[in-house]
This record gives sequence, structure tokens and C-alpha cells, in this order.
Amino acid sequence: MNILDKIIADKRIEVRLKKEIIPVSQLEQSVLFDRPGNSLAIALKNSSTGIIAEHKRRSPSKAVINQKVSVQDVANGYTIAGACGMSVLTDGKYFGGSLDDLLLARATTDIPLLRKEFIIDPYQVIEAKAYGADVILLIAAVLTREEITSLSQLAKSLDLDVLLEVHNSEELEKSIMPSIDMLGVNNRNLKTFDVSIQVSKELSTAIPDDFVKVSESGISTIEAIKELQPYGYKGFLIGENFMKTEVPGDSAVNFINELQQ
Ligand SMILES: O=C(O)c1ccccc1NCC(=O)[C@H](O)[C@H](O)COP(=O)(O)O
Repeated sequence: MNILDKIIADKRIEVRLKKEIIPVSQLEQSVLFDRPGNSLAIALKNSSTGIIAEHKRRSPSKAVINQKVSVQDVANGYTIAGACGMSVLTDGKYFGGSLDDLLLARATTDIPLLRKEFIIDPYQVIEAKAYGADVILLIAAVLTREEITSLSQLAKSLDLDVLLEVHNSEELEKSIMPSIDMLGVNNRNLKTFDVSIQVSKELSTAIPDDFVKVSESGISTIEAIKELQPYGYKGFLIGENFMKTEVPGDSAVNFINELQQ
């Protein structure tokens, strides 16, 4: 079993248990449930830099990245840096994240927040809204077209943006639908962990112009972004490059300043 299959198998158990502990009716009572969404797609369209900065403590491909910084400091730093949005990993077992991280980020910043999660069930979309997300991630590699349709339509009904992630042309073809706002090309193969921005370049022409294009993973230089912009990319999801430093917010400030020059 590859790591992605393991993550999804664990996620199915986690979601089944969570539904028994916190029913949907309780999630819907969250004060954040009626909060209007702050669109990441619009922020990216209007930005010349397009950085989506991620909070990521650890990952299957890099055991420990940063266990020391507080999510509030990171959210504050990314906001000061002028990031278009912040991605918050909420998976506990493989990434050391939590829904509390999302809540604390929400309490700290008004910039669009992406719930970075392995979403396989409508319950997790409702949970994302209840904990303050503005955007959900759907990963084409683990969902059928029918699941992508129903999960993305639910998200839209809750005023959440949808970032759909693909890694190859088959995943892209099955995912094109009007309830998707942004198409993210993951430069990391989630089964082998190989990373190459060439993947974003190769898939770019197959992405229809009505979707905001986002390049995800393995981005650590200004040059990589300058290389990807001519392919139509407006968003750049960066995790490890910021989080591996002592003060991720300061690294984001320097990076975004340099990108603007
Ligand atoms: O990062 C991993 O090792 C990973 C492994 C398996 C599934 C997902 C994984 N990462 C999630 C992400 O999409 C990245 O955190 C995100 O794109 C940022 O990537 P990076 O800038 O390379 O940290």
C-alpha cells in the first residue's frame, strides 16, 4: 500500500469516529458557520505575487520541518508578508496538524484560509466551514468524478472556494467542472514523493482559462515562480521553504519582497 492509500484508509476511520462524537448539527452551530467566505481565487486573480503560504509541521516526505513555531506567529507573519492566502494542514497523524490550528489561524488573520486536508466525505467540508476555512482542497487522485462534483457543490453552497489538485492529465480531465474555482497542479507525486515543476509546465495548456491556475509543492526560489508565470500560473503554494526556517513569516516577507522587485 502506498502512503496516499494509507492516509486515505486512516482518514475513513477518523471521519467515521468523528461523526459519532460531533454530529453535523453541532458543527452547523459554530459561530463561524455563517461567516461569509473570503475568496482565495479572487485574491490570486488580483495579485502580482500569488503566494499561498503553508503551515506545515512535518510531512511523510520530510519527517520534521518545524515543531517550534506557533501557528498564530506563522499566520501573523504570513499576513504581514502580504501572502494572498494561508494553507493550514489539519491532518494529525501524518502532518502534525489539527483543526485547532485552523481555528487559531482564523482568530489571527483575515486572509483567505485553505483547509489542507484529505477530504473524502461531506462531513469534512462542513467541518472546514465550522472551523473558519475559506477554501477546501479536493485531491483528484483519491476521488471519483461524482465525488468531486458532490463535494465541490456542497462547498460552493457554504460559500467556500474549491481548489482541485491534480498531478496528471487523466486526473485533470475527470475534474473539469463549474463548481471548481482553482486548479492546482501538484509538482509532488504523492505516491513516490518525486518533485518537479516540469509537471506544472506540462499540464498548464490543458487547464481551461476560466480556472485560476495554482502550482503546488517543491517551490523554493523566485526563479521557479518567474519560470511558471508565463504558463499562466497565478498562485504558488509554498510550505517547506518557509516552514523550515526559524521565523517562517520573516522568510515569507523576504521572499515576497524579492518577488515584487
Ligand atoms: O508534503 C508531503 O510530503 C506530502 C505527502 C503526501 C501527501 C501530501 C503531501 N504534501 C501536501 C502538500 O500538498 C504540500 O504540503 C504543499 O503543496 C506544499 O509543498 P512544499 O512547498 O513542497 O512543502
